[in-house]
Amino acid sequence: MIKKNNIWLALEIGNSRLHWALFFGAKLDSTWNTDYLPESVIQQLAQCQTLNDLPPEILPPIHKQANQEKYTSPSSPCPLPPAPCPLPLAIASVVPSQTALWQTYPNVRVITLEQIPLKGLYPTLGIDRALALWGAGKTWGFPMLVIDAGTALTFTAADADECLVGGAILPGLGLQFTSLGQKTGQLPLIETQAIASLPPRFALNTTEAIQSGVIYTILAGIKDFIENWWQLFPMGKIAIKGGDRTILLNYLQALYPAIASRLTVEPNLIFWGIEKIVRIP
Ligand SMILES: Nc1ncnc2c1ncn2[C@@H]1O[C@H](COP(=O)(O)OP(=O)(O)O)[C@@H](O)[C@H]1O
Ligand SMILES: CC(C)(COP(=O)(O)O)[C@@H](O)C(=O)NCCC(=O)O
Ligand SMILES: [K+]
Repeated sequence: MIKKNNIWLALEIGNSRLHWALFFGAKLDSTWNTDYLPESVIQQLAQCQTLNDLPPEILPPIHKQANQEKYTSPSSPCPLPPAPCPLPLAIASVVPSQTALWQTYPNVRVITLEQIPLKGLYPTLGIDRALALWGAGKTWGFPMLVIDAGTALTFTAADADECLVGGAILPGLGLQFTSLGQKTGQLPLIETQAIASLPPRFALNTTEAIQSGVIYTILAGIKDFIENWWQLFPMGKIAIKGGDRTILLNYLQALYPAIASRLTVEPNLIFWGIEKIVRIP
């Protein structure tokens, strides 16, 4: 379905939003995020003849303008190969209702666990966790631990034989703030993006008390899992992805610089994993 130099799209469906990647063959050209989209946009996508036709809900105009010369003029320095119509779309989803919606697209390949060469996978493992681990491990080597600071914060590891060691799942930074804001009578909803610097651990106001409770325990948990990982695999590598990766890495650098300096930050691990699976040898 995806030929060597073909243009194709990869879509990672998470519990907060959609993550998109545009590939030219094996080359990752660009990535962006959108909210969940209605079926009408999926149908528009199925009709588009060129990248310029991509519905604005999928490829925001500012993104298109930034890449204008690539997507339209045939005389551009690297004229694009013709975009097949409908564009091939590879999907990795952890939201069944979204998977069902996107399966209506006429040229779709849904990535499932069986397609991933990792050994020892259990049947309910999140496809996002397996793909990120495969993408990271095949890029930098195994043993590999992937930390995904997404809606949920996950740890997922494989040993030197590319066999699943296992992992853990907990509410992500945003989810922890949301749950306190929504499930209590008096606590305000804290926005993750609004926290510039580390709060005091022993806070003297409600907002900083919430920030302290969530941030210091998440960081302590990350430190604990990483130290345990290095006891198991002293040469084990660690990669971090997800919407909260930057904010958490900044905090880790402030609190645990020796650990932070050994983490590889890479938001596109899942797209790398998808590309390795769909590539035509
Ligand atoms: N523009 C944004 N929209 C949603 N979440 C965001 C955004 N920017 C950062 N985040 C943070 O990223 C987290 C979601 O992680 P992400 O990896 O993007 O989502 P998903 O779990 O859907 O893959 C949220 O909990 C939030 O704290
Ligand atoms: C844990 C997750 C919800 C994380 O998804 P995300 O935060 O990226 O939306 C997802 O990996 C999932 O649905 N996992 C299934 C259960 C498991 O991995 O064991
Ligand atoms: K869920």
